[in-house]
Amino acid sequence: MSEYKYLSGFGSHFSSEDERCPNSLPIGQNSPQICPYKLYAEQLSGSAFTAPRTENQRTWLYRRLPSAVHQPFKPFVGAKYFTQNWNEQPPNPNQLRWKPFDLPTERKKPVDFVQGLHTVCGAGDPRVRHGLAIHVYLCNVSMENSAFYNSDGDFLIVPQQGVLDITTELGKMTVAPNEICVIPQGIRFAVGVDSVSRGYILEVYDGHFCLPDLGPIGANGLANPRDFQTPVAWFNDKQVEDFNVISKYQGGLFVAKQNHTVFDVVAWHGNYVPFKYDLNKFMVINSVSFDHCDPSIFTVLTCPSLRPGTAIADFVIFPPRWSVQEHTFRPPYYHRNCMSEFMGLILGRYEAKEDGFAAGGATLHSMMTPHGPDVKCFDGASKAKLVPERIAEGTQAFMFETSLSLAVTKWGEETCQKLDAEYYECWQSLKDNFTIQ
Ligand SMILES: O=C(O)Cc1cc(O)ccc1O
Ligand SMILES: [Fe+2]
Repeated sequence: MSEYKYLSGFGSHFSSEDERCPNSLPIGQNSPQICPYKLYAEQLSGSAFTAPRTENQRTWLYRRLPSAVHQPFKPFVGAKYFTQNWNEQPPNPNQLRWKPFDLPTERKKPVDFVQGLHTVCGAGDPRVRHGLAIHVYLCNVSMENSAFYNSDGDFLIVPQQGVLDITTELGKMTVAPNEICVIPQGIRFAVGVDSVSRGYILEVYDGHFCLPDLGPIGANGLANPRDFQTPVAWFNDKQVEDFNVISKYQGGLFVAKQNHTVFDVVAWHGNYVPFKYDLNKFMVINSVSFDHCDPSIFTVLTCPSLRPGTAIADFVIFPPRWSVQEHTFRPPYYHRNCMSEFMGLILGRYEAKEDGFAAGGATLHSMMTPHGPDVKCFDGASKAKLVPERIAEGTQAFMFETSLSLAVTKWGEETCQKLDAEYYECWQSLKDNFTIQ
């Protein structure tokens, strides 16, 4: 796969021109009477026109044809398990664990990224711009002469297996396991794959992802802004006669035909952009004295709600790090949370679960559902010699933590056949060790 160029920074106001077309970006104004190279100017707004400056996001695209040039949308029937119906199943407050979701390994049955979208759980309604969905993608071929865009919200994509080669209207990026990317609402993209691929998607209907505040940490740390990478302008110069644009709109999928590609943007400028981030670059903060910090210290990106400090969803990782706390039970504590916790595993093993939670699988600990270390982890960590220790080496677990209460889909609970009915057993042999001297 090719090495692409990127622009670095988070939330920056970027400018980019395809290198084949110098001076294609208008200077000093957005809508010249005639644009350079006779391109069309098109604004893509990612926030209300009147949003405060700190939240205002838009990008100006200079393209060969406006996006409006397409045939009417018709229902798209290619993604059977992509849903926004949260009433398929009765509520299930149990601790849930999924074995790795099945990959479409049969070559004779090609499945591309859009066809391979499977919804696991979610809440809310894109019509009122409030809620989220968690999907997995399971695919084995590249999207051809088609592009997808989400009218309902942003996609945060977490590849677990297979490198994604993503073409967006703003340019190209590769996203490998242990990297993530965000494709904001409305931006068209096509996913290429080089092998059978699996990953997780957090879709948020409210607002956009931003970096968490750092408070007393200071001006640096966690995910540093300069490590975020945005594609440079690139357009497809090949003639395309037959192109499908697939839109997710109000929870449904629709397809429109057009006789030109959506990847015809020669130059663009703005701050409403797709980006990627390498999780290896995360600067980990933790306790160097005692006790286990709350996992919010590992927040890479957050989608804030209007309630201070309470996220619609946080994207949290559990990266390799030193563990040095004294007189402390070092693994995650037992707890019940007013937030819902969906976890996935990109590589390796998760520290709180010695067995059963495998890469490509998932867990869901719903609102107030008790959980924590399994027996093996508890016993080991209670006896461990508390020397400085590297933990989670070669591992990357992550969590989508949300203030919403998630419903599991029929695919998630039944059709995928990956729910591990024995999960609850991992706590059953914990002993009552209470002693009165
Ligand atoms: O449940 C989990 O494994 C996630 C988690 C990790 C941690 O370090 C503290 C709290 C928490 O919910
Ligand atoms: Fe938890």
